[in-house]
Amino acid sequence: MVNDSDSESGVDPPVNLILSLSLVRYKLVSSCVSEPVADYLLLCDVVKRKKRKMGMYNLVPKKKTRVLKQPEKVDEEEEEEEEEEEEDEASTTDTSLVPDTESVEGDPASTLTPGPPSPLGQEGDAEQPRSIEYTELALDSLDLKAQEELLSPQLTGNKPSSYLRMPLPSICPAAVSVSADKSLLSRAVDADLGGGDLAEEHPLCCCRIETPSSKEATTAGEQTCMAIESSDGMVGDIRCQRRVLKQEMMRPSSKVHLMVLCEDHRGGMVKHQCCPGCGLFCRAGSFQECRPYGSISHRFHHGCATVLKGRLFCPHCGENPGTTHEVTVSTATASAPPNPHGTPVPRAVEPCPPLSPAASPAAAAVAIATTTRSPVKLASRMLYISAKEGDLQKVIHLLVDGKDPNLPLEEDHMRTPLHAAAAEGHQEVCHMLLQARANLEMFDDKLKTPLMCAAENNRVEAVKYLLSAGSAVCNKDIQGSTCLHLAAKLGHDDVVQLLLTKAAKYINCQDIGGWTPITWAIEHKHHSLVHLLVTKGADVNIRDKEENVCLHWAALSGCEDVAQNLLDARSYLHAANIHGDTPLHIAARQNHLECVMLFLARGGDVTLRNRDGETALDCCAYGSKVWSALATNKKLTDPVSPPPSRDISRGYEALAISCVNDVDAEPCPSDYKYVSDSCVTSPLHADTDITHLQHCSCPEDCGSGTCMCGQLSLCCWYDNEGRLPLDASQREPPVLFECNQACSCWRTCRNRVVQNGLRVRLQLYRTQKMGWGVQALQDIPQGAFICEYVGEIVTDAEADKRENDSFLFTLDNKVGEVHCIDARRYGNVGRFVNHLCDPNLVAVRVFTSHQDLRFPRIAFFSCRPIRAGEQIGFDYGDHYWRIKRRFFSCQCGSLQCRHSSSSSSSSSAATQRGRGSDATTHRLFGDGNQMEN
Ligand SMILES: C[S@@+](CC[C@H](N)C(=O)[O-])C[C@H]1O[C@@H](n2cnc3c(N)ncnc32)[C@H](O)[C@@H]1O
Repeated sequence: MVNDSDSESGVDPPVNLILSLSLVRYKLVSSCVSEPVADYLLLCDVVKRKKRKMGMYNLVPKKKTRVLKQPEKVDEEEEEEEEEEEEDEASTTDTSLVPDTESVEGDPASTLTPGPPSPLGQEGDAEQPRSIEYTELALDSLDLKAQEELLSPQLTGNKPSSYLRMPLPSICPAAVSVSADKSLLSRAVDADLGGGDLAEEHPLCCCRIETPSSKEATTAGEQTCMAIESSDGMVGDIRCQRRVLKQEMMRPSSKVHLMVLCEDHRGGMVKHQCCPGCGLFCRAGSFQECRPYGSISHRFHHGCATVLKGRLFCPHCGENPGTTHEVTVSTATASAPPNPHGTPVPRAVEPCPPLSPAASPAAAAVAIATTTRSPVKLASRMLYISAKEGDLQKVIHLLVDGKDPNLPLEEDHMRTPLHAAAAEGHQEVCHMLLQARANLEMFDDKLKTPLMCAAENNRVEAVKYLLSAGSAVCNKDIQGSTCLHLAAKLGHDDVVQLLLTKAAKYINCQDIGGWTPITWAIEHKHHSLVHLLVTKGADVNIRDKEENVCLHWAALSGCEDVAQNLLDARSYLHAANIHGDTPLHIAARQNHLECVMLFLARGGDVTLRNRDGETALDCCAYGSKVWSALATNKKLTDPVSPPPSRDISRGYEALAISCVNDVDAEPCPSDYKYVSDSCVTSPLHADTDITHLQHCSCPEDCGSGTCMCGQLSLCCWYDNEGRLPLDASQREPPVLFECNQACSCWRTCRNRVVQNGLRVRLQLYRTQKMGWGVQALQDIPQGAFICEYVGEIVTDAEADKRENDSFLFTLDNKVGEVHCIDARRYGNVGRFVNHLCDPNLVAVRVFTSHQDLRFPRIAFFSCRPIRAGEQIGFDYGDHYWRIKRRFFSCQCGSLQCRHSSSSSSSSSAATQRGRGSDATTHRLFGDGNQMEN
């Protein structure tokens, strides 16, 4: 971490940066860190320099050597050392490095500030004194003679020591060259055009950057200039090959190797004559030129320009198209010498294709920059973009240039470069930014910290680094999410694991929804993460703002594995949220069969009702698999539901009548009393006088064919099989009089059918659309007695008072006071027989033990053969439907249905039909022969 006292002491950030970074370098140099990273970190040996104006520089003979341990001696010995080293440098390429301390000389803050732990090493070897050389100065700061010398192609006498170098190994892709010399700096600044303007210059290219000389890199064969010039806008094939005086290497573009250059091309580099896109010098033919400051020229190839929305931007400075134009320089005036050997040199690079606007970070930077055109903003944005891109070199360059590492980028949610680097996982860049006093706890416009950005983007190493640097794990973003929430939500197991090492106590931290990290992991089905959080102690019964526990969320996501895990961790199976929903309700509503099955297997209560009074069964789609599972469970576990094969008649019928429901969870009806004979609840005074009965005088069997009584109205209504011989042409079934106690016949006589009771197998079953119904369990021939309509016999007046009219059957026979059978409270299986527009039953009035015509028994006979499994039903009559159709329509499903919602008229169809029409029912039972409304 950067020492806060530094700022109080007035030391500029870059100084501390340099010092802290030096530590890193030393550590890295002596450790086994990978070379590229070490190379990057070696860049840290930079010192503060003043703002400069682009294009006003040239390399100046200068050399400094500093020893950290003896800063007080530096001034005294400086001149002497310079002299000596200038002498020596021609014969030595020693690149042993010592951080320059002059810039912090005498400053209390110049003590080495331990930075945050480096992602690649914690401590530097600060005790190791090493030499360091580097410089870069404005041309204006030179005396004319020096400038002349420097820019002259014939500058053969220029000493190698006249170049001060960055302490970088030759393998470094580029180097940052900055002045460490305060006096020279001040001279440069004095000679410059003024602080205000100059402070705005921020090169994007590396034209002025040189590496130190390296024995390894500069072999004997590379003592000639490696510059390649483009010719007439195309890639050149002529390598300069002039003699190289200086071993320092330069690299105009990341697409070419570091190269040693002759003095002419070194000067060209500094003057931005080399294209940053392809690394070729633009000296002849046509190329693009940018003149941001009038006198300064930036050259590049058209194809190497940064292109944004079809407009070219200078790759040297990112200036807008206004200053970019095509220039043509004739070959004759070009300064590149011909290849002395005349042999083509293999091309080092291919010409750069135009950059894709979206793909290029530089383009992105320029895009942002062009929105405001403020160079200051451009530079700050460059820092942001460079950090985002992980361009450590550029980041250092900009930091050293004094760019504020904490400046948020408006266009990207007010994020700082540290946010950007963390989000992309560039921990080296993070480290550099922290060295430059980037604030670890900066918030973007969503209140996200860099650590959150790293966590969210699964940047394990960056998270590790930021944590070790002291980043707080308790911060919450605008949603109240901690970094644990963010990582858990996205299923970043490793990041979560890492965060838990530092933030175990925040494992149950709730965000604005009351959700904990595990809630998010559950919702997004991160099974392994849920497991991890459970084992790390996440509370699975913590309630969110809607009182949900974890299991509710597992039910919502439908992840059985997660739910199982939570149940094992004792998450409440019967927890109800503010809506009264249990996890089972939610799983049912979401149609998550596996979760429903799991919850049922673990004892989920299917009878629990939510605030709307719904059970889980009510929450799912009728007939779905989830529904079946719940219904079955309900049947099996409901203690009050009757066994499926129970005889609803309780043994009162000769044959048991079972009840089944394969449709829904409705239990067998129990809201009535099964009676096998009609009953009364108030006296009716039926005429039961035995002496009033018609009777037969048959000696034995009325049906034997030997009936002698001659009273045909009483005898022989049934055939030998006991069936009613219904003639299809017979439109009016007779009123039947069965033999009775007053008859002379035996109890077994053939004229006794209805009074013998149920003889066919029937079953009460749940229909799809008509509630309960009755189906045949056997094939039934035509004319067979099926069942009677039994109930409570009430007066018509009493019937009118009854609220529920669904079970009223009128006995209107035009012989006095009208009565009804109300099977609502007392009834037999007949009360469940539904209306069919294409009926298979016909209702017949029958007298048995009495012959009071006001009170006929209503007996259903099959009017056609009935197959086993077929629903039995009779025609309720058009009168019934005229009333009831206002409330519901017929659901019989018959092709001949007359009372469905789609059928227009019931009466017209009815009159065309014999059976089931009003006319027919009237003939059967008179005006009241229909279910009453
Ligand atoms: C005597 S009950 C029949 C048994 C009744 N389905 C039950 O569940 O109790 C008469 C009632 O059954 C229903 N129903 C009978 N036949 C129907 C049909 N064809 N279409 C629609 N509903 C019918 C109506 O609700 C009617 O009020």
